[in-house]
Amino acid sequence: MSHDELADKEPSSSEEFQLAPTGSKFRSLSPAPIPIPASPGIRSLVDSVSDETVNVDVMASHQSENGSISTASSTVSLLESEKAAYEFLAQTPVRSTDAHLIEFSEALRTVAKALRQVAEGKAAAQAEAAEWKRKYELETAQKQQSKIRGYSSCISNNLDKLASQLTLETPAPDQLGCCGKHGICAHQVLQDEVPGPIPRSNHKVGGRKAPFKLSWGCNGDKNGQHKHDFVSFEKGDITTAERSNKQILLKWESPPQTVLFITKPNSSSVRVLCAEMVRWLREYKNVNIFVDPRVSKELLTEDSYYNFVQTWDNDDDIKMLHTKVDLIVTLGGDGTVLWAASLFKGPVPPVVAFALGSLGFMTPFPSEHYRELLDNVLNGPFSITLRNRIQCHVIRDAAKDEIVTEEPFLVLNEVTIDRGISSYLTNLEVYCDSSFVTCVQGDGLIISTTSGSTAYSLAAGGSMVHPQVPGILFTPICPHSLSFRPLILPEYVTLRVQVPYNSRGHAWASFDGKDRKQLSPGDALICSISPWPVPTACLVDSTTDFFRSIHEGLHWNLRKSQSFDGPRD
Ligand SMILES: NC(=O)c1ccc[n+]([C@@H]2O[C@H](COP(=O)([O-])OP(=O)(O)OC[C@H]3O[C@@H](n4cnc5c(N)ncnc54)[C@H](O)[C@@H]3O)[C@@H](O)[C@H]2O)c1
Ligand SMILES: Nc1ncnc2c1ncn2[C@@H]1O[C@H](COP(=O)(O)OP(=O)(O)OP(=O)(O)O)[C@@H](O)[C@H]1O
Repeated sequence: MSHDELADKEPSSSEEFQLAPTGSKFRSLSPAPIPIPASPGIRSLVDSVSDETVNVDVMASHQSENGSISTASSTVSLLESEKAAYEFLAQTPVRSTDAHLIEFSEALRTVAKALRQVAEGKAAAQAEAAEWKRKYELETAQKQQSKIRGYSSCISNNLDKLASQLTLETPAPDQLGCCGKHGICAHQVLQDEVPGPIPRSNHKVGGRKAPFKLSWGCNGDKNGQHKHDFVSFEKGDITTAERSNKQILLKWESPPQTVLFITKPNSSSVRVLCAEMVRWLREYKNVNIFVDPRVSKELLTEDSYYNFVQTWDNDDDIKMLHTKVDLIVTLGGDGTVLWAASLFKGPVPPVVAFALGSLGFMTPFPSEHYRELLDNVLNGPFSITLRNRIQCHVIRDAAKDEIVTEEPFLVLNEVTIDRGISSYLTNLEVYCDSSFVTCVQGDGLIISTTSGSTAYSLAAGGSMVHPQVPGILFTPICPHSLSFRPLILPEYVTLRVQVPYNSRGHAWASFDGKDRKQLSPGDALICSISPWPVPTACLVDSTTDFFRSIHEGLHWNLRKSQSFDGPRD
């Protein structure tokens, strides 16, 4: 709306009009509308005021797209307009006592005052809205977690009752020298089972999940026990009491009974090996086998012998898988491990990953020796890497008043927020807990686990980090800035990535390279470390496997050695 149009606009019959932001977003937070007297005399005088003196265009800038109050540039022009209005008043001598002129100058002062209040009110309203939104998101995330905890404690009470009955047959953990103080037992994981009807396929599986215990070896001492207090502060002096980089061992307390197979699709070598391994496990180890519906069909097409193999019918069955499966075997590459992890939105059973892909960073087990290797794992103990996952909540601006948000995604590698098909720079605001981190202007941002540090984050210039390091990687993708270096943050922080209201386009989030979700201006993504890591079995141990992967998989720092002959010191 130009100032001419504005001046042409007739005031209401009440002889007053109101100046207030017309956008809906911050309407309730904006300063109260200010009445401005209006009369026909004002109209003629406004016509005579030049563009430089009163920039009435600024009023139009309040009505940006979506009805929201817009950008900082409008704030600047608002202030300029106010200044111009005062300058105009100072320069223009009152030549007559014309009541209209006085009325006009009063109106102009009111306009100037109103413009300033709108500018100030807008900034305050935006800050307040952002703060409320952040609080709301944190509260929703906490509610979600306490809901899960609520389930667990309800089940744990029942399990406690059950456990007290079982003590007649089973020695108490302390008698066993079991985890108690020293580690984490499988039954702690079992307590998180979600209550509900027993799925149809349940009747086929006999017995209960095999309990196991975890222990932390120290400096190669595999019998060493993990102490929970890493930091001591005796006599007021803070010392590091324990080193946290312990190799974790998993020891079965009774033999595992059920194995789940997850396999790469469309590969005949994988199909053949899967059938062979399932037969061997059944005949020589007498374990129950679970496979996904596609593999079940493939096995039954091959031979009706495989009709002992169990599968699932729906998502509810998948949710209960962790209560039945002792061990997951994956046949494929890293993508298959990611796929297997994505089936488990809660606790994940240990994963034994056989390498049938091209790179196989997270698949240390050579398939040729599967008998011997599976034998070792089924007997235990074996080393595991506890790979942290990041849980990601998408918070829609449109749904910010709703308590129930979309289901969170759990990523083993990373969540990527990028510009998708948009040709504009991505514009993302990032907050870490309550601190503003930065604005990402570039192709996007990768928020990665340490396991994912060797995947997309590495390609975007991030560091490689040992998977057992507790941290979150913050890696920009093609930032349009010379000084934007990647960061590694502690694992306890919560990150919020916000698409600003004034962003030119949408952003896209993808989770371990899948499930792309569009993020509109105002939408946010909240990321924090999930309480459900993925335990992957090591071929040797976590560190040896990591170095083998970066040497063999990525040819890290491969260079011909310098020859012995030549100049010397
Ligand atoms: N420019 C890039 O490097 C790029 C681009 C997109 C996605 N990715 C990665 O691909 C992953 C999805 O994998 P996929 O197999 O489903 O897709 P895919 O089939 O496209 O394979 C991606 C490649 O990344 C490797 N990879 C996956 N996870 C890894 C890890 N933790 N460490 C080292 N290498 C790893 C895989 O072995 C594979 O070679 C995403 O999580 C992302 O990290 C990388
Ligand atoms: N059980 C499964 N069901 C559906 N898709 C799967 C399954 N397992 C793996 N995939 C998908 O198949 C693709 C290829 O799998 P994977 O990465 O394991 O094999 P690869 O590409 O041959 O190996 P590498 O990743 O080592 O190069 C991945 O995108 C993965 O998400």
